[in-house]
Amino acid sequence: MNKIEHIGIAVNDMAASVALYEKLLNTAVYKTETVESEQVQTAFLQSGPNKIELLEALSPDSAIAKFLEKKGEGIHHVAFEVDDIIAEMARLKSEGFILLSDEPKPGADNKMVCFVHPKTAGGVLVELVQGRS
Ligand SMILES: CC[C@H](C(=O)O)C(=O)SCCNC(=O)CCNC(=O)[C@H](O)C(C)(C)COP(=O)(O)OP(=O)(O)OC[C@H]1O[C@@H](n2cnc3c(N)ncnc32)[C@H](O)[C@@H]1OP(=O)(O)O
Ligand SMILES: [Co+2]
Repeated sequence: MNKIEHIGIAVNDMAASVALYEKLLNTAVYKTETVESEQVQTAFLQSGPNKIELLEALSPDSAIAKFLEKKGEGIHHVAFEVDDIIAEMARLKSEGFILLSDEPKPGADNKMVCFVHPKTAGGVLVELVQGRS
């Protein structure tokens, strides 16, 4: 794990949250992207070397919709940059962590991603992120 690649934040209303975080971080959203496979709309803000990913649900079956229903708005996941997501997935599996997919899947911002079940990661939803070549 090289560094925190982004912090994912679940929001109810993307427009309102974009306005809030642009004011809070004193910077503008630099990219928005729909990730159909996750049924989410994302918006990215850069804060120094760190990335914030705002996530709005596009359907009730989206993981974000379920999270919002249960916990409301707030920090949803922590994403870590890895050099070799396949090797990292194998390492985590061998260490007893539960991965939420057998293969990496396309994520936002041109990355390949995989999630670790929060129940095996101390209550934190962890995302592995590898830049897609
Ligand atoms: C990929 C695009 C983009 C990117 O960066 O590129 C994204 O980041 S997309 C982000 C949205 N997609 C995902 O989160 C996919 C992975 N998530 C899942 O598969 C589910 O959300 C899962 C399995 C973590 C939870 O599923 P579900 O909500 O259906 O199950 P439960 O509500 O029963 O939850 C089980 C258990 O986990 C706790 N939980 C759920 N979500 C979180 C969370 N974000 N952080 C911490 N804990 C979480 C939940 O409270 C339950 O615990 P319990 O003690 O039983 O209440
Ligand atoms: Co993410």
